[in-house]
Amino acid sequence: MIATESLSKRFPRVTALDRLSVDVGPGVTGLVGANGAGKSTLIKILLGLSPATEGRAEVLGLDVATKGAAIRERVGYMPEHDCLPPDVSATEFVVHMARMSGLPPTAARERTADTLRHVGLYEERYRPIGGYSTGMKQRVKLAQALVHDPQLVLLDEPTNGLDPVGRDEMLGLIRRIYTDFGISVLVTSHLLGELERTCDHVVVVDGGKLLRSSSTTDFTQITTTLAIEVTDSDEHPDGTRAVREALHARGVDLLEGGGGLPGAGHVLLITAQGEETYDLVRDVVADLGIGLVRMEQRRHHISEVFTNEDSRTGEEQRKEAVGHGG
Ligand SMILES: Nc1ncnc2c1ncn2[C@@H]1O[C@H](COP(=O)(O)OP(=O)(O)OP(=O)(O)O)[C@@H](O)[C@H]1O
Repeated sequence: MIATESLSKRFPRVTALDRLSVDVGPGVTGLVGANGAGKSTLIKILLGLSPATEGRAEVLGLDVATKGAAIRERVGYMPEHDCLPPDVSATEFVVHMARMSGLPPTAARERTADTLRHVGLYEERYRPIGGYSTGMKQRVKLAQALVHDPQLVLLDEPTNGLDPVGRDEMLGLIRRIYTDFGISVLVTSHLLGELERTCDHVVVVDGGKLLRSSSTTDFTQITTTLAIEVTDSDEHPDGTRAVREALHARGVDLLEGGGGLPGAGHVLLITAQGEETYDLVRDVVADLGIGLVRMEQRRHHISEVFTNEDSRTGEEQRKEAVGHGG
């Protein structure tokens, strides 16, 4: 879908992109980076709206330096900042954008109705945009990016300014752009955590450089660590301790602490050796006559990837993600 090769963009005082080489395939891809990492600059270059200083980039096999107009016909764009006219309705605006993209009047009206229904604005579609909430305005911006049935959409910080519920709804909509319509998505965010649930692939940029590009499952690989939580009983007033001793007696590798899990004091962490570890835990708990509240595999979260980065920027990224409640 997208390929860049040693792509650089230098402004007089700052290098926004620094020899970035990355490939993005079909599906939903997250582009993550702190504010100023170069995400918006990359999107503008990919749309052929801003020339690169060095290097090259292709979108859908088209060279951004010479085929900008053809790219914009096939690619939808949701800009980061508020850019909507307050006095017109969502329908008027989206029909206008569809006509600008070359759709005939009837098709433009039909596609507008379909797209506004998809983004959940069908009921409100005749009200002036000026009276919309931030979440509704973000949906109008998303609708206009989708209305001409592009092959790919570039979404710049679509969850900006949304509360947690609005953010979850927007992430759900983004996921469905690909699953329901087969339109691939490149979505930027400064929050690693929210892309973990939405994207198939994540590209991390920092200071205009590529930090990492890999599938989300690689980022969030299941570890062999099992978290176990049990109840207490009259016979075993400290059920956790009883299970710990019983597992230890059977040679199970017990790990320190609850690893920051909720109710960590009552959570046992063990290293699973395979299916038999699950059976062993089940039997031990049953023999003790106490209840098993949960037994689950711990996953790595994307933000944890950065705890292993020795670069300061990686650590900063992690704090950024955590600090924003990722
Ligand atoms: N037109 C411009 N002139 C000068 N500097 C610019 C220009 N556009 C962007 N920059 C600078 O390039 C760097 C990357 O900016 P960019 O907007 O691409 O970052 P971003 O990752 O999208 O962050 P944000 O989400 O805050 O927009 C920043 O230091 C920014 O100040």
